[in-house]
Amino acid sequence: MAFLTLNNITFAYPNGFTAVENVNMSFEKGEAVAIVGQNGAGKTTTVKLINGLLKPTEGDVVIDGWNTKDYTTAQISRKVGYVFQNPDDQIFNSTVYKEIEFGPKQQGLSPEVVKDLVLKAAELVGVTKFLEENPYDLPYSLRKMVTIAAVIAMNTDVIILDEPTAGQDYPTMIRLGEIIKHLIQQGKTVITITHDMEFVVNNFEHVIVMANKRKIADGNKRDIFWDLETLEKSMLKQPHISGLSNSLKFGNQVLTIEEMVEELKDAKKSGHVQKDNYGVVV
Ligand SMILES: Nc1ncnc2c1ncn2[C@@H]1O[C@H](COP(=O)(O)OP(=O)(O)OP(=O)(O)O)[C@@H](O)[C@H]1O
Repeated sequence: MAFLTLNNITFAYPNGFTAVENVNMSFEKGEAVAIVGQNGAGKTTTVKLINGLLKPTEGDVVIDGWNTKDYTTAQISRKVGYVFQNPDDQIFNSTVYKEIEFGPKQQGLSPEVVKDLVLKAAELVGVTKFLEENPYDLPYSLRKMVTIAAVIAMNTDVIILDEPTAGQDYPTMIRLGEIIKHLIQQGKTVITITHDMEFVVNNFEHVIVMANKRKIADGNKRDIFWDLETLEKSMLKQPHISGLSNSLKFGNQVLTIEEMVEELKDAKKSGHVQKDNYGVVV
């Protein structure tokens, strides 16, 4: 049995709106999983069901043997950490240090252990030099990193990142990739909602696609990003390089620049690609 399972989950908000319908998902320990899909597909609702902020109307969420229906949100937060989509919904302390310290302190750990968790999490996300600053004096992208550190410091088995890439520059995207890799190496399960398909290609193998309240695909990134019918249904675009390869009608399912270069070399060798006088592929 997987470490975390969603068994036929349906969820309706108190106003009666059903946001998630008959969803099944499973996540292993130590894997990174990307959840993609259009706005309103039900992604955030699904991850809030995983961390116990919401409880399913039908079906069960089971984490390491715990059915979320039998535990409080506070108890589940020891197993699942959730980084909010908007950092301003999460931050409430007057310094970065206090913000990161809050979670582990609540867990009743010794001051030395708490300090160690805070400093390590701050170092990992790159906010060490801002520890005494007020988080609200920092730009959005750093506030987001502070919220990620605050969740990492809680040392939960599962970490959920809700759109960590939104509003981030290229170096921060690279850092986010390194953070995810580090967490996976520590055996954490990292579930990430993102609209950035390049970020998915660079950092994940397992991809889940949601559309219109349901899961419509679940598998390896190469299969997902070359399943054009599923992409169309979910109104998602292929990663740029895959789209280019598709337009050029290359046979292999390209996902990366390196693979594209190989395809171009092969095509040139076989005479399928020629260059004009300006060196442009024609
Ligand atoms: N508190 C709420 N009460 C009623 N409906 C809600 C509530 N929160 C979200 N919804 C609705 O549920 C649906 C799914 O929302 P959800 O935030 O889960 O989608 P999403 O895939 O995460 O979208 P996004 O990428 O925009 O975050 C949307 O139609 C949304 O308007």
